[in-house]
Amino acid sequence: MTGITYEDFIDLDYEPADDELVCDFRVTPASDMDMESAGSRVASESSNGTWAELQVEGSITDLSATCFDIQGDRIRVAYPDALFEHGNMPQVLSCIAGNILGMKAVERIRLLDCDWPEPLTSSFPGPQYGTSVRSELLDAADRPITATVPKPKVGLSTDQHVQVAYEAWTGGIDLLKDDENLTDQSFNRYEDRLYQSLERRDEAEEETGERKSYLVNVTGTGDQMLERVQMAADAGCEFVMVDVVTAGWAAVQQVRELTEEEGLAIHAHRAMHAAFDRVPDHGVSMRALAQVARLCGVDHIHTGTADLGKLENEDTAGINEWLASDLHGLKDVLPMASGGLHPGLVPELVDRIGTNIGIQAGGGVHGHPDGTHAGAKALRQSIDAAVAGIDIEEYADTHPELRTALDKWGTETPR
Ligand SMILES: O=C(O)[C@@](O)(COP(=O)(O)O)[C@H](O)[C@H](O)COP(=O)(O)O
Ligand SMILES: [Mg+2]
Repeated sequence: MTGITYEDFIDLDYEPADDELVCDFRVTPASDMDMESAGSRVASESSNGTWAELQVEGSITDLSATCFDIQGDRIRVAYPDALFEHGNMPQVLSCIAGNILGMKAVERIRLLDCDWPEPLTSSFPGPQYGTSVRSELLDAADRPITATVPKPKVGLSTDQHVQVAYEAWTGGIDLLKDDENLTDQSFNRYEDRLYQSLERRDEAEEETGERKSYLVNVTGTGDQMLERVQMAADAGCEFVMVDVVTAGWAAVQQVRELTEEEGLAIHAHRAMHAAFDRVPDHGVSMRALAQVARLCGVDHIHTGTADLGKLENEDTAGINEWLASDLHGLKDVLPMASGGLHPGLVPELVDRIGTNIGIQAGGGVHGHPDGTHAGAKALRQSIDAAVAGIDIEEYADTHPELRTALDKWGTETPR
């Protein structure tokens, strides 16, 4: 038997093994603690230690994490592969983002980043499509895909929702998108909305010659979500949307299994992410949440507007770069820029984060002075100008819908 204490979870000469998960944390120790004491407690409480000295069988320490690096307010912790149940994201998060976020030993702690090893990573499916949705499911291989949420976010009847969708699709939008809080309320039932929207979608495809689809929100209880995914597949839809943070990663993993069978792509909305990532020195970073989402298999995820829109963003460009990076063969993820976007912001947005993205505009389409159809055309025109490298003002001279949008919103960030 061996006695283990917090001090056994820190070794600044330790070299992590290739199959270990390495996590970076920003730590503000409690006033009576130094970084080493805090680091040892983080490694201990996020693996298999606790506050009291324990007498254990030697092999149990094989599951113990090690704080192996301290730089300023950053610590790095290595987790043995055997600590984790492969393929079980809630279990992984219960380790690396569990009780440690509430320990008195630290005043603040934030999970910043993870270095995912091959064995653990390969136990997750990753995305089915990733950015290849642009050419496999849509006709947007050489430009950002466009999406729009009918606004007001909820309250439209199914008829109104479907009419707005048709006007947006025929105006050049690729994807209709439900809002994060629209599911199966009495004023706009899921099943009616799904089938009637897809009927108009077919008409819009006929009319435009472009493939169109629908990010239908399947968020609900576990069983409801599977039923709604199955209904979306049966109705001929190519995508589903999930509020991944509020639904939870277990639900995302279940949905991913069914979408694999049905060949559907998953759009991840991140509503509630700010509860985890907004306070810069505490919580879980959006970068870490995006990493979890990629492993669990979403094809798109909202990552912000590089500070151009109405919502706070954390490092959109850095997160997008990671989503496009090689990760032991897992597919990439398409970043979705959304939140206060309108045509006037598109040139700067594309400058900052490129064209391998999705652009969602709700107010920026339906708030157009001439209505949804003109708003959709204006958004598409702004993207065509940005992709062609033509100055947007010059392009607006020959595109009246864009002209009207610029006259209304200019290049301002809404507040
Ligand atoms: O409800 C909204 O605010 C939106 O539909 C945008 O509407 P607008 O286009 O009308 O602004 C999206 O949910 C946010 O963009 C989500 O934030 P994020 O993308 O940062 O996760
Ligand atoms: Mg929304």
